[in-house]
Amino acid sequence: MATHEPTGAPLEVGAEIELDVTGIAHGGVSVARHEGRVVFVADAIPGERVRARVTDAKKKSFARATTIATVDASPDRRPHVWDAADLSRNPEDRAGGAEFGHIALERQRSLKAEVLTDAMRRFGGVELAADEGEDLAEALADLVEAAPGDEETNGLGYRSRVRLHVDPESGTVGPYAARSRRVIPVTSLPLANADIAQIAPLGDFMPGVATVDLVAPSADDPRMLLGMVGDRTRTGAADAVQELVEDRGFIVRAGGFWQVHREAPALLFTAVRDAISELIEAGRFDPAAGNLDLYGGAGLLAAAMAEAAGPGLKVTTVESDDAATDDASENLSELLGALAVTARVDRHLSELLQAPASVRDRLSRGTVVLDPPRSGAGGEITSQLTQLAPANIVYVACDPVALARDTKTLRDSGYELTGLRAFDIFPHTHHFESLAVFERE
Ligand SMILES: C[S@@+](CC[C@H](N)C(=O)[O-])C[C@H]1O[C@@H](n2cnc3c(N)ncnc32)[C@H](O)[C@@H]1O
Repeated sequence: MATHEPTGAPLEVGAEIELDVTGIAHGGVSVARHEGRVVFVADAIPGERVRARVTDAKKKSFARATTIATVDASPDRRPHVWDAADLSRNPEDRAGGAEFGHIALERQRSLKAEVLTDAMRRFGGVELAADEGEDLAEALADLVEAAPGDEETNGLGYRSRVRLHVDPESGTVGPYAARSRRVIPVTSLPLANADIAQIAPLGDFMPGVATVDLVAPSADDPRMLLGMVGDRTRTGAADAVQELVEDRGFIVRAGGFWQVHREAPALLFTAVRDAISELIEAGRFDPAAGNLDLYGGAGLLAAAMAEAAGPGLKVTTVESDDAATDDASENLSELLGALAVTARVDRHLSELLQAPASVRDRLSRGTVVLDPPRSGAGGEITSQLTQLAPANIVYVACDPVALARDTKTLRDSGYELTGLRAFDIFPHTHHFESLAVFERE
């Protein structure tokens, strides 16, 4: 459209410009316009006027910039929770991983709600509306739920997993900088929990090491997994550690997947359990059907299904990591109808699509819980799922745009989106988790 065509001279990397920040984009950056050109600007807040330095101007239609000072600050601006990521530092020296740390916690959640609503509108064809008599702005403000305890701690000290990197030249340890792979030496990790803060080798010199994973299980000793340069394995990654979700124990490999927020396993367990309970109440859940927990990890969400459906539940967890499958078998051992399979989800689903009619019939009466990695399930898996046509799909998603795209495919194939919740389990970052329930019409 003519009004969106850049009218000014091309921007140059390093140029300093003033921007009126108008919105939030997916990925933790805000949106502004400069002489008709879209500028994605980091470390700003919608509503602010900021001075920003251009960091990328390769594309004709948009540029990228980073805030260097506020001209008109938002009332929601706060001193950054991490000195190492503060505006007072050069943009390239700011630590990464806390890109919303300068924003009041409540506003962080409303920005995440905007990202989800916008993604659902643009890619999913879903207009999120308020319930009757409810104000839409208020409904959206509540859409992304805070994790228990985060209001009291200002969303700090929650991470039970942290990855640090080692600078190959100097051997110093730290997080990567925001938007680059430069290691930034830091003196604190405010998002990490106390156990991690205690063992973090900040200020140490670790030549020969590439990555340092700090793991603080809820019911086990904290530990450090070292990935050496040129070696893909990490010391201690295969050790089993104990996690406690409410009063239920799980074993997980120290280097395997586990939700990083101390409350996230319980929050997602409860959310999936409650979603299944609602399907049971609506007479839509068949415990004896071909139920699946795709991208099952150590079996957390299959256990949540069982908590709602009872010990008679039949469920297969599908997970590509062998060790996680072993853990899932162990964690689900009391559930006689549970089977943990090591497979890539696409391959497993394509085998199921070849199965005899009786098996397909059981699958079509089943419920699929899926919790893919950040890239989302994607077109192929979603299309396989629509061919299997389970009665219900409970989709746990860490990428709202991937969820929205898959929502479109599912809705086009006869599924109705009947529930949507979101959880702020990554405070001070732009990430959050959503849970969407789809029912076959
Ligand atoms: C977001 S985690 C979810 C794990 C589990 N549902 C939980 O809540 O703890 C995604 C899991 O998918 C696994 N994974 C990644 N790609 C996969 C694939 N193509 N097929 C099967 N599993 C995959 C990862 O190993 C990881 O355990």
